[in-house]
Amino acid sequence: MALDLLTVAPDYPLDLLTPAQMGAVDAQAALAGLVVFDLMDRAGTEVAEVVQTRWTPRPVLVLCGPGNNGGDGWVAARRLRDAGWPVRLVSLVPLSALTGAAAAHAARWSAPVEVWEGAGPSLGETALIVDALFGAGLTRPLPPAVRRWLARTTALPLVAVDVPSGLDGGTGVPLGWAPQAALTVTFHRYKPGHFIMPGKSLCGDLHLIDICIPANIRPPDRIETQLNHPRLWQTALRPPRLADHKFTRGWAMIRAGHPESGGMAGAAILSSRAARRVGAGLVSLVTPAALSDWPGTMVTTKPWADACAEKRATGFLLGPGNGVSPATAAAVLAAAATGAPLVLDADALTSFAGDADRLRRGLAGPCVLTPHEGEFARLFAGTPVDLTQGRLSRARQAARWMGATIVLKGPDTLIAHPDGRVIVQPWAPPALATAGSGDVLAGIILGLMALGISASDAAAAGVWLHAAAGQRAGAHGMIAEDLVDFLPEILDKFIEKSLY
Ligand SMILES: NC(=O)C1=CN([C@@H]2O[C@H](COP(=O)(O)OP(=O)(O)OC[C@H]3O[C@@H](n4cnc5c(N)ncnc54)[C@H](OP(=O)(O)O)[C@@H]3O)[C@@H](O)[C@H]2O)[C@H](O)CC1
Ligand SMILES: [K+]
Repeated sequence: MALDLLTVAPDYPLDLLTPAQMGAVDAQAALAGLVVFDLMDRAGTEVAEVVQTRWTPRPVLVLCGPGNNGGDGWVAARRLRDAGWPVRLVSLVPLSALTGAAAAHAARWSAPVEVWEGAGPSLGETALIVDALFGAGLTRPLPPAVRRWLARTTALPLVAVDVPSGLDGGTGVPLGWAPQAALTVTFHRYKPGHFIMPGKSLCGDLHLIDICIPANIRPPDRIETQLNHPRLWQTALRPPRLADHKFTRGWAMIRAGHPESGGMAGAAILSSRAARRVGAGLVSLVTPAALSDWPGTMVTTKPWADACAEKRATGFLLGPGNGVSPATAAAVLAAAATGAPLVLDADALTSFAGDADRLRRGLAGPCVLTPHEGEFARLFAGTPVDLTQGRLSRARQAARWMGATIVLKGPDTLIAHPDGRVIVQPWAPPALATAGSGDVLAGIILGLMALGISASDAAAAGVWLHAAAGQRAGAHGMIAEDLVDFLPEILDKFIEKSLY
Protein backbone atom coordinates (compact mmCIF):
# COMPACT_ATOMS: atom_id res chain seq x y z
CA MET A 1 0.00 0.00 0.00
CA ALA A 2 1.23 3.47 -0.83
CA LEU A 3 1.20 5.88 2.07
CA ASP A 4 1.43 9.62 2.52
CA LEU A 5 3.92 9.92 5.37
CA LEU A 6 3.16 13.60 5.74
CA THR A 7 -0.36 12.79 6.91
CA VAL A 8 -0.74 12.81 10.65
CA ALA A 9 -3.36 10.11 10.87
CA PRO A 10 -3.17 7.72 7.95
CA ASP A 11 -5.79 5.07 8.34
CA TYR A 12 -4.70 1.47 8.67
CA PRO A 13 -4.75 -1.15 11.42
CA LEU A 14 -1.40 -1.32 13.22
CA ASP A 15 -1.45 -4.87 14.51
CA LEU A 16 0.26 -7.46 12.35
CA LEU A 17 -1.06 -10.93 13.10
CA THR A 18 0.96 -14.09 12.62
CA PRO A 19 -0.79 -16.94 10.78
CA ALA A 20 -1.31 -18.65 14.14
CA GLN A 21 -2.86 -15.50 15.64
CA MET A 22 -5.07 -15.11 12.57
CA GLY A 23 -6.13 -18.73 13.01
CA ALA A 24 -7.01 -18.00 16.65
CA VAL A 25 -9.07 -15.00 15.54
CA ASP A 26 -10.88 -17.16 12.97
CA ALA A 27 -11.62 -19.76 15.63
CA GLN A 28 -12.97 -17.17 18.07
CA ALA A 29 -15.01 -15.58 15.29
CA ALA A 30 -16.61 -18.97 14.71
CA LEU A 31 -17.35 -19.31 18.43
CA ALA A 32 -18.90 -15.84 18.36
CA GLY A 33 -21.32 -17.05 15.73
CA LEU A 34 -19.61 -15.86 12.56
CA VAL A 35 -19.92 -18.46 9.85
CA VAL A 36 -16.74 -19.44 7.97
CA PHE A 37 -18.81 -19.93 4.81
CA ASP A 38 -19.82 -16.25 4.95
CA LEU A 39 -16.32 -14.99 5.76
CA MET A 40 -15.00 -16.98 2.82
CA ASP A 41 -17.76 -15.63 0.62
CA ARG A 42 -16.77 -12.06 1.50
CA ALA A 43 -13.05 -12.82 1.08
CA GLY A 44 -13.41 -14.41 -2.36
CA THR A 45 -15.93 -11.82 -3.54
CA GLU A 46 -13.55 -9.01 -2.65
CA VAL A 47 -10.68 -10.75 -4.43
CA ALA A 48 -12.84 -10.80 -7.57
CA GLU A 49 -13.73 -7.13 -7.04
CA VAL A 50 -10.11 -6.09 -6.74
CA VAL A 51 -9.23 -8.07 -9.87
CA GLN A 52 -12.02 -6.38 -11.83
CA THR A 53 -10.90 -2.96 -10.66
CA ARG A 54 -7.34 -3.55 -11.82
CA TRP A 55 -7.81 -5.53 -15.05
CA THR A 56 -10.25 -5.64 -17.94
CA PRO A 57 -11.89 -9.05 -18.53
CA ARG A 58 -9.36 -11.60 -19.78
CA PRO A 59 -8.83 -15.35 -19.55
CA VAL A 60 -8.05 -16.10 -15.91
CA LEU A 61 -6.83 -19.33 -14.34
CA VAL A 62 -7.73 -19.76 -10.66
CA LEU A 63 -5.56 -22.24 -8.77
CA CYS A 64 -7.30 -23.61 -5.67
CA GLY A 65 -5.50 -25.43 -2.86
CA PRO A 66 -6.80 -28.01 -0.38
CA GLY A 67 -7.78 -25.65 2.46
CA ASN A 68 -9.66 -22.43 3.07
CA ASN A 69 -7.27 -20.40 0.92
CA GLY A 70 -8.49 -22.61 -1.90
CA GLY A 71 -12.05 -21.94 -0.70
CA ASP A 72 -11.51 -18.22 -1.28
CA GLY A 73 -10.37 -19.15 -4.78
CA TRP A 74 -13.59 -21.05 -5.54
CA VAL A 75 -15.61 -17.99 -4.56
CA ALA A 76 -13.42 -15.60 -6.57
CA ALA A 77 -13.67 -17.86 -9.63
CA ARG A 78 -17.46 -17.96 -9.33
CA ARG A 79 -17.75 -14.19 -8.98
CA LEU A 80 -15.47 -13.52 -11.94
CA ARG A 81 -17.40 -16.02 -14.06
CA ASP A 82 -20.69 -14.40 -13.00
CA ALA A 83 -19.19 -11.08 -14.15
CA GLY A 84 -18.61 -12.57 -17.59
CA TRP A 85 -14.90 -13.36 -17.34
CA PRO A 86 -13.53 -16.48 -19.05
CA VAL A 87 -12.45 -18.53 -16.01
CA ARG A 88 -10.60 -21.85 -15.74
CA LEU A 89 -10.52 -23.43 -12.30
CA VAL A 90 -7.72 -25.83 -11.38
CA SER A 91 -7.98 -27.69 -8.07
CA LEU A 92 -4.77 -29.02 -6.57
CA VAL A 93 -6.66 -31.93 -5.01
CA PRO A 94 -9.66 -34.05 -6.04
CA LEU A 95 -12.91 -32.43 -4.96
CA SER A 96 -13.56 -35.34 -2.60
CA ALA A 97 -10.59 -34.13 -0.52
CA LEU A 98 -12.18 -30.74 0.21
CA THR A 99 -13.93 -30.21 3.53
CA GLY A 100 -15.98 -27.61 5.36
CA ALA A 101 -16.67 -24.21 3.86
CA ALA A 102 -14.25 -24.79 0.97
CA ALA A 103 -16.21 -27.91 -0.04
CA ALA A 104 -19.47 -26.00 0.29
CA HIS A 105 -18.26 -23.23 -2.00
CA ALA A 106 -16.78 -25.76 -4.44
CA ALA A 107 -20.24 -27.30 -4.68
CA ARG A 108 -21.56 -23.97 -5.94
CA TRP A 109 -19.19 -23.97 -8.90
CA SER A 110 -21.18 -25.13 -11.90
CA ALA A 111 -18.54 -25.09 -14.65
CA PRO A 112 -15.86 -27.70 -15.46
CA VAL A 113 -13.04 -28.28 -12.99
CA GLU A 114 -9.52 -29.32 -13.91
CA VAL A 115 -7.76 -31.36 -11.24
CA TRP A 116 -3.98 -30.88 -11.09
CA GLU A 117 -2.07 -33.67 -12.80
CA GLY A 118 1.64 -34.25 -13.30
CA ALA A 119 3.43 -31.09 -14.37
CA GLY A 120 0.26 -29.00 -14.05
CA PRO A 121 -2.25 -27.42 -16.41
CA SER A 122 -1.47 -26.05 -19.85
CA LEU A 123 -1.58 -22.28 -19.92
CA GLY A 124 -3.53 -21.92 -23.16
CA GLU A 125 -4.93 -18.42 -23.42
CA THR A 126 -4.39 -17.59 -19.75
CA ALA A 127 -3.63 -13.91 -19.20
CA LEU A 128 -3.98 -13.73 -15.41
CA ILE A 129 -3.43 -16.22 -12.57
CA VAL A 130 -5.21 -16.19 -9.23
CA ASP A 131 -3.09 -18.02 -6.65
CA ALA A 132 -5.40 -19.49 -4.01
CA LEU A 133 -3.19 -22.50 -3.25
CA PHE A 134 -1.97 -21.90 0.31
CA GLY A 135 -2.33 -19.06 2.77
CA ALA A 136 -2.09 -19.11 6.53
CA GLY A 137 -2.06 -22.92 6.59
CA LEU A 138 1.22 -23.38 4.71
CA THR A 139 3.29 -25.91 6.64
CA ARG A 140 6.02 -26.88 4.20
CA PRO A 141 7.58 -25.86 0.88
CA LEU A 142 5.39 -25.98 -2.21
CA PRO A 143 5.11 -29.33 -3.98
CA PRO A 144 7.98 -29.32 -6.54
CA ALA A 145 5.64 -29.60 -9.56
CA VAL A 146 3.65 -26.57 -8.35
CA ARG A 147 6.82 -24.57 -7.80
CA ARG A 148 8.11 -25.45 -11.28
CA TRP A 149 4.76 -24.55 -12.87
CA LEU A 150 4.57 -21.18 -11.09
CA ALA A 151 8.19 -20.44 -11.95
CA ARG A 152 7.37 -21.00 -15.63
CA THR A 153 4.49 -18.51 -15.60
CA THR A 154 6.31 -15.43 -14.31
CA ALA A 155 5.46 -13.48 -17.47
CA LEU A 156 1.80 -13.46 -16.40
CA PRO A 157 0.44 -11.24 -13.64
CA LEU A 158 -0.43 -13.21 -10.51
CA VAL A 159 -2.97 -12.22 -7.88
CA ALA A 160 -2.16 -13.78 -4.51
CA VAL A 161 -4.98 -14.63 -2.12
CA ASP A 162 -3.80 -13.75 1.40
CA VAL A 163 -0.11 -14.36 0.53
CA PRO A 164 1.80 -15.57 -2.51
CA SER A 165 1.73 -19.33 -1.92
CA GLY A 166 4.96 -20.43 -0.31
CA LEU A 167 5.48 -17.18 1.61
CA ASP A 168 5.41 -17.48 5.38
CA GLY A 169 3.06 -14.70 6.44
CA GLY A 170 4.61 -14.67 9.89
CA THR A 171 8.13 -13.86 8.78
CA GLY A 172 8.19 -12.57 5.22
CA VAL A 173 10.51 -15.42 4.30
CA PRO A 174 9.38 -18.04 1.74
CA LEU A 175 9.45 -21.66 2.78
CA GLY A 176 11.85 -22.43 -0.02
CA TRP A 177 10.24 -20.31 -2.73
CA ALA A 178 7.17 -18.21 -3.48
CA PRO A 179 5.97 -16.59 -6.70
CA GLN A 180 6.11 -12.88 -7.44
CA ALA A 181 2.61 -11.40 -7.17
CA ALA A 182 1.41 -8.27 -8.93
CA LEU A 183 -1.21 -7.88 -6.23
CA THR A 184 -1.97 -9.51 -2.88
CA VAL A 185 -5.39 -9.37 -1.27
CA THR A 186 -5.45 -10.15 2.43
CA PHE A 187 -8.16 -10.22 5.04
CA HIS A 188 -8.99 -8.61 8.40
CA ARG A 189 -5.40 -7.69 9.37
CA TYR A 190 -2.07 -7.45 7.59
CA LYS A 191 0.53 -10.07 8.48
CA PRO A 192 4.23 -9.35 9.17
CA GLY A 193 5.18 -11.14 5.96
CA HIS A 194 3.36 -8.54 3.88
CA PHE A 195 5.84 -5.88 4.94
CA ILE A 196 9.10 -7.61 5.73
CA MET A 197 11.57 -8.38 2.98
CA PRO A 198 11.55 -10.37 0.81
CA GLY A 199 7.80 -10.81 1.42
CA LYS A 200 7.14 -7.09 1.01
CA SER A 201 8.54 -7.25 -2.49
CA LEU A 202 6.91 -10.60 -3.41
CA CYS A 203 3.41 -9.38 -2.47
CA GLY A 204 3.29 -6.56 -5.04
CA ASP A 205 0.46 -4.10 -4.34
CA LEU A 206 -1.33 -4.87 -1.10
CA HIS A 207 -5.06 -4.72 -0.46
CA LEU A 208 -6.58 -5.26 2.97
CA ILE A 209 -10.19 -6.40 3.01
CA ASP A 210 -12.52 -6.04 5.95
CA ILE A 211 -14.42 -9.32 6.11
CA CYS A 212 -16.47 -8.13 9.09
CA ILE A 213 -14.66 -9.84 11.95
CA PRO A 214 -15.32 -7.54 14.94
CA ALA A 215 -12.24 -5.68 16.19
CA ASN A 216 -12.75 -6.95 19.72
CA ILE A 217 -11.94 -10.47 18.58
CA ARG A 218 -8.23 -10.63 19.27
CA PRO A 219 -5.68 -13.40 19.57
CA PRO A 220 -5.10 -14.66 23.12
CA ASP A 221 -1.37 -13.91 23.09
CA ARG A 222 0.39 -10.56 22.86
CA ILE A 223 0.60 -8.96 19.42
CA GLU A 224 4.33 -8.37 19.13
CA THR A 225 4.60 -6.83 15.69
CA GLN A 226 3.01 -3.54 14.62
CA LEU A 227 3.21 -1.09 11.77
CA ASN A 228 4.75 2.24 12.64
CA HIS A 229 2.25 5.08 13.02
CA PRO A 230 2.31 8.59 14.52
CA ARG A 231 -0.21 7.58 17.16
CA LEU A 232 2.41 5.29 18.70
CA TRP A 233 4.74 8.19 19.55
CA GLN A 234 3.11 11.49 18.66
CA THR A 235 2.28 12.44 22.23
CA ALA A 236 5.96 12.10 23.14
CA LEU A 237 6.86 14.96 20.79
CA ARG A 238 6.40 18.38 22.34
CA PRO A 239 7.12 21.97 21.40
CA PRO A 240 9.45 24.08 23.56
CA ARG A 241 7.84 25.26 26.82
CA LEU A 242 7.88 28.85 28.06
CA ALA A 243 10.15 27.98 30.95
CA ASP A 244 12.58 25.98 28.82
CA HIS A 245 16.19 26.99 28.40
CA LYS A 246 18.76 25.27 26.29
CA PHE A 247 19.82 22.81 28.99
CA THR A 248 16.27 21.69 29.75
CA ARG A 249 16.01 20.81 26.06
CA GLY A 250 18.97 18.51 26.27
CA TRP A 251 22.67 18.54 25.49
CA ALA A 252 23.79 16.04 22.90
CA MET A 253 27.41 15.05 22.40
CA ILE A 254 28.52 13.69 19.04
CA ARG A 255 31.91 12.15 18.51
CA ALA A 256 33.45 13.26 15.22
CA GLY A 257 36.28 11.13 13.87
CA HIS A 258 39.85 12.16 13.35
CA PRO A 259 40.71 12.42 9.65
CA GLU A 260 44.06 10.71 10.27
CA SER A 261 42.36 7.64 11.74
CA GLY A 262 40.09 7.28 8.72
CA GLY A 263 37.34 9.32 10.31
CA MET A 264 35.34 11.85 8.32
CA ALA A 265 33.79 14.87 9.95
CA GLY A 266 31.01 15.31 7.37
CA ALA A 267 28.97 12.41 8.70
CA ALA A 268 29.03 13.71 12.28
CA ILE A 269 28.19 17.21 11.02
CA LEU A 270 25.05 15.86 9.33
CA SER A 271 24.07 14.09 12.55
CA SER A 272 24.61 17.25 14.59
CA ARG A 273 22.43 19.32 12.27
CA ALA A 274 19.65 16.74 12.45
CA ALA A 275 19.85 16.58 16.27
CA ARG A 276 19.53 20.37 16.44
CA ARG A 277 16.66 20.45 13.96
CA VAL A 278 14.55 18.06 16.04
CA GLY A 279 14.97 20.28 19.05
CA ALA A 280 17.98 19.32 21.16
CA GLY A 281 18.89 22.48 23.10
CA LEU A 282 22.61 22.16 22.61
CA VAL A 283 24.68 19.91 20.36
CA SER A 284 28.42 19.53 20.69
CA LEU A 285 30.65 18.03 18.04
CA VAL A 286 33.54 16.60 19.96
CA THR A 287 36.50 16.38 17.63
CA PRO A 288 40.25 15.97 17.85
CA ALA A 289 40.74 18.21 14.81
CA ALA A 290 39.43 21.69 14.18
CA LEU A 291 36.40 21.71 11.93
CA SER A 292 33.65 24.12 11.18
CA ASP A 293 29.92 23.73 10.86
CA TRP A 294 26.88 25.96 11.24
CA PRO A 295 27.74 28.61 13.81
CA GLY A 296 25.17 27.27 16.27
CA THR A 297 26.82 23.88 16.56
CA MET A 298 29.34 23.82 19.38
CA VAL A 299 32.60 22.43 18.06
CA THR A 300 34.96 21.45 20.78
CA THR A 301 38.39 19.84 20.63
CA LYS A 302 38.31 18.59 24.18
CA PRO A 303 39.01 14.88 24.78
CA TRP A 304 36.02 12.53 24.51
CA ALA A 305 36.55 11.57 28.17
CA ASP A 306 35.74 15.17 29.12
CA ALA A 307 32.51 15.03 27.12
CA CYS A 308 31.59 11.83 28.97
CA ALA A 309 32.31 13.56 32.29
CA GLU A 310 29.85 16.36 31.50
CA LYS A 311 26.99 15.73 33.92
CA ARG A 312 24.56 17.87 31.93
CA ALA A 313 24.91 15.71 28.80
CA THR A 314 21.62 14.00 27.97
CA GLY A 315 22.70 11.98 24.97
CA PHE A 316 25.71 10.63 23.11
CA LEU A 317 26.13 9.55 19.50
CA LEU A 318 29.09 7.66 18.20
CA GLY A 319 29.75 6.08 14.86
CA PRO A 320 29.25 8.39 11.89
CA GLY A 321 32.69 8.83 10.34
CA ASN A 322 34.41 7.67 13.52
CA GLY A 323 36.64 5.02 11.93
CA VAL A 324 36.63 1.35 12.91
CA SER A 325 39.20 1.07 15.67
CA PRO A 326 39.85 0.07 19.28
CA ALA A 327 39.78 3.79 20.10
CA THR A 328 36.23 4.06 18.79
CA ALA A 329 35.21 0.99 20.82
CA ALA A 330 36.78 2.50 23.94
CA ALA A 331 34.96 5.79 23.34
CA VAL A 332 31.66 3.90 23.02
CA LEU A 333 32.24 2.12 26.31
CA ALA A 334 33.11 5.39 28.02
CA ALA A 335 29.85 6.97 26.87
CA ALA A 336 27.86 3.81 27.64
CA ALA A 337 29.16 3.76 31.20
CA THR A 338 27.56 7.15 31.92
CA GLY A 339 24.09 5.62 31.65
CA ALA A 340 22.94 8.57 29.52
CA PRO A 341 20.92 7.88 26.35
CA LEU A 342 23.18 6.49 23.65
CA VAL A 343 22.89 6.10 19.88
CA LEU A 344 25.38 3.89 18.05
CA ASP A 345 25.70 3.76 14.30
CA ALA A 346 28.14 2.76 11.59
CA ASP A 347 31.77 2.49 12.79
CA ALA A 348 30.71 2.41 16.45
CA LEU A 349 28.95 -0.87 15.71
CA THR A 350 31.60 -2.35 13.46
CA SER A 351 34.27 -1.57 16.06
CA PHE A 352 32.62 -4.33 18.14
CA ALA A 353 32.56 -6.94 15.35
CA GLY A 354 33.43 -10.26 16.96
CA ASP A 355 33.20 -8.63 20.39
CA ALA A 356 29.53 -7.72 20.74
CA ASP A 357 29.31 -9.18 24.23
CA ARG A 358 31.73 -6.50 25.45
CA LEU A 359 29.35 -3.85 24.15
CA ARG A 360 26.38 -5.63 25.68
CA ARG A 361 28.01 -5.75 29.11
CA GLY A 362 29.00 -2.11 28.83
CA LEU A 363 25.53 -0.67 28.24
CA ALA A 364 24.34 1.10 31.39
CA GLY A 365 21.45 3.15 30.01
CA PRO A 366 18.93 3.39 27.18
CA CYS A 367 20.55 2.64 23.86
CA VAL A 368 19.53 2.61 20.19
CA LEU A 369 21.65 0.78 17.63
CA THR A 370 21.05 1.70 13.99
CA PRO A 371 22.74 -0.95 11.81
CA HIS A 372 22.07 -1.71 8.17
CA GLU A 373 22.22 -5.38 7.17
CA GLY A 374 26.00 -5.46 6.74
CA GLU A 375 26.70 -3.79 10.09
CA PHE A 376 24.13 -6.03 11.77
CA ALA A 377 25.76 -9.20 10.42
CA ARG A 378 29.24 -8.05 11.43
CA LEU A 379 28.14 -7.04 14.93
CA PHE A 380 26.07 -10.10 15.77
CA ALA A 381 28.28 -12.79 14.17
CA GLY A 382 29.30 -15.21 16.89
CA THR A 383 26.54 -14.15 19.31
CA PRO A 384 23.45 -16.23 20.19
CA VAL A 385 21.54 -14.31 17.48
CA ASP A 386 20.75 -16.81 14.71
CA LEU A 387 21.85 -15.02 11.55
CA THR A 388 20.24 -17.65 9.32
CA GLN A 389 16.77 -16.42 10.34
CA GLY A 390 14.72 -13.73 8.57
CA ARG A 391 15.01 -10.04 9.42
CA LEU A 392 12.12 -10.00 11.89
CA SER A 393 13.44 -12.85 13.97
CA ARG A 394 17.02 -11.60 13.85
CA ALA A 395 16.12 -8.06 14.87
CA ARG A 396 13.95 -9.37 17.71
CA GLN A 397 16.64 -11.75 18.98
CA ALA A 398 19.31 -9.06 18.75
CA ALA A 399 17.30 -6.49 20.71
CA ARG A 400 16.51 -9.03 23.43
CA TRP A 401 20.09 -10.20 23.70
CA MET A 402 21.67 -6.75 23.54
CA GLY A 403 19.09 -5.19 25.87
CA ALA A 404 18.88 -2.26 23.43
CA THR A 405 16.55 -0.96 20.75
CA ILE A 406 17.73 -2.10 17.33
CA VAL A 407 16.81 -0.11 14.23
CA LEU A 408 17.58 -2.59 11.45
CA LYS A 409 17.58 -0.32 8.41
CA GLY A 410 16.31 -1.27 4.97
CA PRO A 411 13.28 -0.86 2.71
CA ASP A 412 11.39 -2.45 5.62
CA THR A 413 13.14 -0.81 8.58
CA LEU A 414 12.49 -2.75 11.80
CA ILE A 415 12.54 -1.13 15.22
CA ALA A 416 13.00 -3.96 17.69
CA HIS A 417 12.76 -3.48 21.43
CA PRO A 418 14.31 -5.58 24.20
CA ASP A 419 10.83 -6.64 25.38
CA GLY A 420 10.16 -8.44 22.07
CA ARG A 421 8.01 -5.80 20.40
CA VAL A 422 8.90 -4.91 16.82
CA ILE A 423 7.64 -1.87 14.91
CA VAL A 424 7.83 -2.11 11.12
CA GLN A 425 8.31 0.92 8.86
CA PRO A 426 7.77 -0.42 5.36
CA TRP A 427 7.46 3.00 3.71
CA ALA A 428 10.79 4.53 2.90
CA PRO A 429 11.35 6.50 -0.27
CA PRO A 430 14.07 4.60 -2.19
CA ALA A 431 15.91 7.92 -2.59
CA LEU A 432 16.81 7.64 1.12
CA ALA A 433 19.41 5.08 0.11
CA THR A 434 22.08 7.74 -0.29
CA ALA A 435 25.28 8.80 1.46
CA GLY A 436 24.66 10.64 4.71
CA SER A 437 21.04 9.55 5.06
CA GLY A 438 21.89 7.17 7.92
CA ASP A 439 23.88 9.89 9.68
CA VAL A 440 20.80 12.10 9.59
CA LEU A 441 18.64 9.31 11.03
CA ALA A 442 21.10 8.71 13.87
CA GLY A 443 21.12 12.45 14.59
CA ILE A 444 17.32 12.65 14.66
CA ILE A 445 17.10 9.77 17.13
CA LEU A 446 19.86 11.31 19.25
CA GLY A 447 18.14 14.70 19.29
CA LEU A 448 14.84 13.16 20.38
CA MET A 449 16.49 11.08 23.11
CA ALA A 450 18.48 14.07 24.31
CA LEU A 451 15.14 15.86 24.73
CA GLY A 452 14.08 13.13 27.14
CA ILE A 453 12.05 10.97 24.77
CA SER A 454 12.33 7.23 25.44
CA ALA A 455 14.50 5.04 23.25
CA SER A 456 11.48 3.22 21.82
CA ASP A 457 9.53 6.40 20.97
CA ALA A 458 12.61 8.21 19.67
CA ALA A 459 13.51 5.30 17.39
CA ALA A 460 9.99 4.87 15.97
CA ALA A 461 9.40 8.62 15.61
CA GLY A 462 12.87 9.13 14.19
CA VAL A 463 12.43 6.50 11.51
CA TRP A 464 9.06 8.00 10.51
CA LEU A 465 10.28 11.63 10.45
CA HIS A 466 13.32 10.62 8.43
CA ALA A 467 11.17 8.79 5.86
CA ALA A 468 8.68 11.67 5.77
CA ALA A 469 11.53 14.11 5.10
CA GLY A 470 12.62 11.81 2.29
CA GLN A 471 9.13 11.82 0.85
CA ARG A 472 8.97 15.60 1.11
CA ALA A 473 12.30 15.87 -0.71
CA GLY A 474 10.84 14.04 -3.70
CA ALA A 475 12.09 11.26 -5.93
CA HIS A 476 14.92 13.07 -7.67
CA GLY A 477 18.06 14.83 -6.64
CA MET A 478 17.62 14.52 -2.89
CA ILE A 479 20.81 14.77 -0.84
CA ALA A 480 21.12 14.09 2.88
CA GLU A 481 21.40 17.80 3.70
CA ASP A 482 17.88 18.29 2.29
CA LEU A 483 16.47 15.86 4.85
CA VAL A 484 17.80 18.06 7.64
CA ASP A 485 16.26 21.16 6.11
CA PHE A 486 12.81 19.59 5.78
CA LEU A 487 12.69 18.49 9.43
CA PRO A 488 11.11 21.67 10.85
CA GLU A 489 8.09 21.53 8.55
CA ILE A 490 7.74 17.79 9.07
CA LEU A 491 7.83 18.20 12.86
CA ASP A 492 5.26 20.95 12.64
CA LYS A 493 2.82 18.43 11.18
CA PHE A 494 3.33 15.95 13.95
CA ILE A 495 3.55 18.04 17.10
CA GLU A 496 0.04 18.46 18.46
CA LYS A 497 -1.12 22.02 17.80
CA SER A 498 -3.01 22.01 21.08
CA LEU A 499 0.33 21.86 22.89
CA TYR A 500 1.55 25.17 21.53
N1 LIG B 1 -8.67 -14.78 7.91
C1 LIG B 1 -9.93 -15.12 7.78
O1 LIG B 1 -10.71 -14.77 8.56
C2 LIG B 1 -10.33 -15.97 6.70
C3 LIG B 1 -9.39 -16.62 5.97
N2 LIG B 1 -9.69 -17.49 5.03
C4 LIG B 1 -8.67 -18.06 4.21
O2 LIG B 1 -8.25 -19.21 4.86
C5 LIG B 1 -6.86 -19.36 4.71
C6 LIG B 1 -6.31 -20.28 5.74
O3 LIG B 1 -6.94 -21.52 5.50
P1 LIG B 1 -6.36 -22.87 6.06
O4 LIG B 1 -7.32 -23.90 5.66
O5 LIG B 1 -6.08 -22.74 7.48
O6 LIG B 1 -4.97 -23.03 5.36
P2 LIG B 1 -4.55 -23.09 3.82
O7 LIG B 1 -5.70 -23.05 2.93
O8 LIG B 1 -3.50 -22.05 3.64
O9 LIG B 1 -3.80 -24.48 3.66
C7 LIG B 1 -4.05 -25.58 4.51
C8 LIG B 1 -4.01 -26.87 3.75
O10 LIG B 1 -2.88 -26.92 2.90
C9 LIG B 1 -2.09 -28.04 3.23
N3 LIG B 1 -0.70 -27.65 3.02
C10 LIG B 1 -0.01 -26.73 3.66
N4 LIG B 1 1.19 -26.56 3.09
C11 LIG B 1 1.25 -27.42 2.06
C12 LIG B 1 2.21 -27.74 1.08
N5 LIG B 1 3.38 -27.11 1.04
N6 LIG B 1 1.95 -28.67 0.19
C13 LIG B 1 0.78 -29.32 0.18
N7 LIG B 1 -0.20 -29.08 1.08
C14 LIG B 1 0.05 -28.13 2.01
C15 LIG B 1 -2.43 -28.38 4.64
O11 LIG B 1 -2.17 -29.73 4.80
P3 LIG B 1 -1.50 -30.27 6.16
O12 LIG B 1 -1.14 -31.67 5.82
O13 LIG B 1 -0.31 -29.43 6.46
O14 LIG B 1 -2.56 -30.15 7.18
C16 LIG B 1 -3.91 -28.05 4.66
O15 LIG B 1 -4.63 -29.07 4.06
C17 LIG B 1 -6.36 -17.96 4.78
O16 LIG B 1 -5.07 -17.87 4.21
C18 LIG B 1 -7.43 -17.23 3.98
O17 LIG B 1 -7.10 -17.22 2.60
C19 LIG B 1 -11.08 -17.98 4.89
O18 LIG B 1 -11.59 -17.64 3.68
C20 LIG B 1 -12.06 -17.42 5.92
C21 LIG B 1 -11.78 -16.10 6.41
K1 LIG C 1 -2.21 -17.91 -1.79
